Amino acid sequence: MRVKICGITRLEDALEAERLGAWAVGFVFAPSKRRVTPEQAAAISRELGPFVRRVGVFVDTPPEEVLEVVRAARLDAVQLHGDEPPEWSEALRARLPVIKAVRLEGPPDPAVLEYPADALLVDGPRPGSGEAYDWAWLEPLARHPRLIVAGGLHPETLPRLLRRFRPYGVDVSSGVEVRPGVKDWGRMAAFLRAVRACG
Ligand SMILES: O=C(O)c1ccccc1NCC(=O)[C@H](O)[C@H](O)COP(=O)(O)O
Repeated sequence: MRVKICGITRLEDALEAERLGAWAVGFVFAPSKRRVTPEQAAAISRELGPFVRRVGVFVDTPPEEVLEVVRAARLDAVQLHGDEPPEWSEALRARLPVIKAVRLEGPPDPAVLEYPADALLVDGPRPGSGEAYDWAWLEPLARHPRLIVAGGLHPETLPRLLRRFRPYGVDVSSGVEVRPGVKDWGRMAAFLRAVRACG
C-alpha cells in the first residue's frame, strides 16, 4: 500500500512525510489554497531523498507547460486533475508516469478505465476540500490494477476503506492538515500507522 501526502507547501512537512514513510508527496500547481510555484516546489524537492516521489498536480495545463514545470520543480510524476484530452496524457507519458484523477460526483463512467495513464486516482467532487463520497461508487473501478483512492480520507476512516478495498495507493491532503497547506504531523503519523496496520 502506497501513501501520497498531497498539498505540500512547506519543506518541514515534506521531510516529515518522508521520515514517516510516505511513498510520494504532491505539489499543487493549479489554483488552490495550497498552490506552490515551481521554484518553491524545487526548493523542497532538492532536499528530499531518492526514494520519495515528487508528484505535480495540474488542471488542464497543456503538456509543454507541464514539462517546463517538471524540469523546474524536479518532478518524478504528474497528476492530471482536470478534463485533459487523452492525447495530452500520451504526450506526457513519453517522458514520465501520469496519474489521471477523476472527480466523483456520482457513480463513475466505466470509460475512465480506458483513459491512457499509469494510475487512476479517484477523488471527491471538490479536490482538496476533504469532502467524502459514497465508497460504493468505487466498486466498478476496483479492478483497476493501479487505483489510488483519495477524497475526504482521514486516519479514522481509512481502516474501513482498506478493509473493503485493497487499492494500489491512497492519497490525502485535508485529513492530515492543521489548515490548508500546513500538515499536522500527528495526523500524518496516524494515517501511515493505519495503512501499516492493514498490512
Ligand atoms: O488540494 C487542492 O487544493 C487541489 C486543487 C486542485 C486540484 C487538485 C487538488 N488536490 C489534489 C489531490 O491530490 C487530492 O484532491 C487530495 O489529496 C484529496 O484531498 P482531500 O479530500 O483534501 O484529502
